[in-house]
Amino acid sequence: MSTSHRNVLEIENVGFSYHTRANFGRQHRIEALTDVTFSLRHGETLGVVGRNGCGKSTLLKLLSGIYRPEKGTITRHCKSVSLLSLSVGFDQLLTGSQNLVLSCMFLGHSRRDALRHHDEIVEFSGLGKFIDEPVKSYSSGMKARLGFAVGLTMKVDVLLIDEVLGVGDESFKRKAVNAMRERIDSDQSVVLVSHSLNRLRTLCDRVIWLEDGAIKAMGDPEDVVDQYMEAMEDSESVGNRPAQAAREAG
Ligand SMILES: Nc1ncnc2c1ncn2[C@@H]1O[C@H](COP(=O)(O)OP(=O)(O)OP(=O)(O)O)[C@@H](O)[C@H]1O
Repeated sequence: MSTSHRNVLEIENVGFSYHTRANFGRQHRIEALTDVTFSLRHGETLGVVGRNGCGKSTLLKLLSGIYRPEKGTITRHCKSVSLLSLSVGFDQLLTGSQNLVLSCMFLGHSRRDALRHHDEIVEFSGLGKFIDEPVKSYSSGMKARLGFAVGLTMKVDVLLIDEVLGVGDESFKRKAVNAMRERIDSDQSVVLVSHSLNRLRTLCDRVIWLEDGAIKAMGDPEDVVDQYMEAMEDSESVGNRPAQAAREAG
């Protein structure tokens, strides 16, 4: 974990809402993030914790560029940001192999470079002959394996990981955790969303606790995880969220 003082991502006063159509076509606005400010340093592993629906996945989608902030700014001082998540965006009609190449190119690598790493990625994914089948025939676990293999084999400046360690069977999980640890021990910059408090404590340099779309605490992993655990013990359940109800108004 060799953290430097150079920022690779700067997030300033970022806000984001979802707009959905409720009954009779009325617009329903869900404020997923409000006034979020932090930065990711080069080489740092930054954990994100928070209860279901607090905005963790939305934050990663904003950091990866899939969504644009509604308010505030995200500045990237880097070339490639890769989001490893359970719902990776593959072209359903193309084969795993074709998607592999496209994903590498999407991360800024040349086609030649993608082809050079092709077999290594297939080996990591453990997909075997399924790599030549269309992705529409894949289970969600198989898609996640492919996305994870691309993201961990190809070099990227920032790796965003969304609960992906929970995916697959035990042997793939072990392989994935080991590959991730290797990355973390190198100078890879990582944002890790996890419900595993132990992983956040042991793998991260800093942790952010998100509550109702805002940063409740940020800093030393032990301190932040302890505060979060105390709050979880005090509250009853996911349903006990008056602030969320207020944010969903009109
Ligand atoms: N596509 C969407 N359309 C409408 N609302 C959404 C959408 N995705 C997320 N939300 C809402 O935005 C808020 C934040 O959701 P998000 O998925 O970012 O939370 P999360 O912390 O990642 O949750 P979890 O831990 O369950 O994965 C929630 O209130 C959720 O219901």
